[in-house]
Amino acid sequence: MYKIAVLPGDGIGVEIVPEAVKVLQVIGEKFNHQFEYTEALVGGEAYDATGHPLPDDTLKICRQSDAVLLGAIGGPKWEQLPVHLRPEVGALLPLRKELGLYANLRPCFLFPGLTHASTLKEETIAGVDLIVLRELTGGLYFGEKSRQEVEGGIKATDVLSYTTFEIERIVRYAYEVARKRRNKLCSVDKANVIETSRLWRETVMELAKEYPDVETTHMYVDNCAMQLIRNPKQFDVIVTENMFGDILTDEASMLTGSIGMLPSASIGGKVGMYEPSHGSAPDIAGQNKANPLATILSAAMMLRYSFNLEKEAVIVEQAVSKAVAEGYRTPDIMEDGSKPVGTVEMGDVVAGYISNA
Ligand SMILES: NC(=O)c1ccc[n+]([C@@H]2O[C@H](COP(=O)([O-])OP(=O)(O)OC[C@H]3O[C@@H](n4cnc5c(N)ncnc54)[C@H](O)[C@@H]3O)[C@@H](O)[C@H]2O)c1
Ligand SMILES: CC(C)[C@H](C(=O)O)[C@@H](O)C(=O)O
Ligand SMILES: [Mg+2]
Repeated sequence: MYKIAVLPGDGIGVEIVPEAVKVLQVIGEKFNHQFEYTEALVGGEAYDATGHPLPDDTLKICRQSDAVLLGAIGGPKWEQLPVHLRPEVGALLPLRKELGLYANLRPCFLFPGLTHASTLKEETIAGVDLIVLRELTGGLYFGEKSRQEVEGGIKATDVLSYTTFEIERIVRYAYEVARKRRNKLCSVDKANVIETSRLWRETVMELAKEYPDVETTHMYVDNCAMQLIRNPKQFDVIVTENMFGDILTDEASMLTGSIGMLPSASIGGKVGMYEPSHGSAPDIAGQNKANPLATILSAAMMLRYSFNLEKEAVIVEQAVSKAVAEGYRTPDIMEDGSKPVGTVEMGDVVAGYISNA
């Protein structure tokens, strides 16, 4: 039996998560796996119901599960709350920290049928297959924050720090991932300016000696932002710190056609967490317009990384590939001549392919 904590969250979270659960259910029935789902509140909806975006009960349910499936959290309704009660800072970051999820895997793969859904040129993106390893529990997002009154206004401070231990564990993980792929690792930093990045680069240079079979390169983050658009196929594995990884993966999602196609796995602790890379998309929430494929692909990552069910993970990915190849499109990846579908219908199509596989 596999215990899954299901945390839909806010906005489109409540629309996309049921589609991923639908897919897991079909996998369970087909392969005779018992998936037990326990739903819990998180984010703005949890704040509204309990006064805190990460209730103790939710954390307990996550800790007692084998894996967590999360939708998205946050939205305009909760933006004005004190920082510790805001869904992002009060729930998502602590959840990642509490579960020890230091490695965030964001695979950026262009399904062949989506070459024209992107705003980028076909020749630039056809065949894109890279993965970003984002450090997830350190850096600026977890540093001390403060404000003080100064002459003429207010001074705000965010502390950015990294230890060699934090850098080494994510970089080692990235090397292991590179060894299973095309043996190329690009470490992204801002070592020309930032002290934590200097430590990052020194640490990577030391570790590189242990992985002579992997080609190690270093790139400044500003250049990387440009290279991802200029020539994304030069990349295999990118490893970087928390904030750079956050920004670069939203950018990289456009290589896949839409942010609605970019899944993620957060691992490192006993319980892995799986969530799309995008947010709660308040602009399209409640309209059956959200693309559920990033969440469905995140569920496939759960099968692979938390449950070691590789064959089942591949079947989910193949069903997504088929849905795309057959022309099913939510609005974000719409093209002329395609078959328009909503969130629920896309989930039905993928689940249908799995049951008939
Ligand atoms: N992991 C998370 O829970 C997470 C991640 C990012 C942002 N957020 C939060 O989400 C809220 C909205 O943030 P934002 O607008 O900057 O980013 P967003 O990712 O929610 O949306 C950005 C744009 O992408 C579109 N989009 C996102 N997901 C989509 C999908 N599955 N299908 C189709 N279109 C999709 C949206 O409609 C919007 O136009 C904020 O409160 C933010 O803090 C949460
Ligand atoms: C909502 C926010 C805290 C989060 C992050 O920065 O990690 C999001 O942008 C993401 O990419 O998962
Ligand atoms: Mg982000």
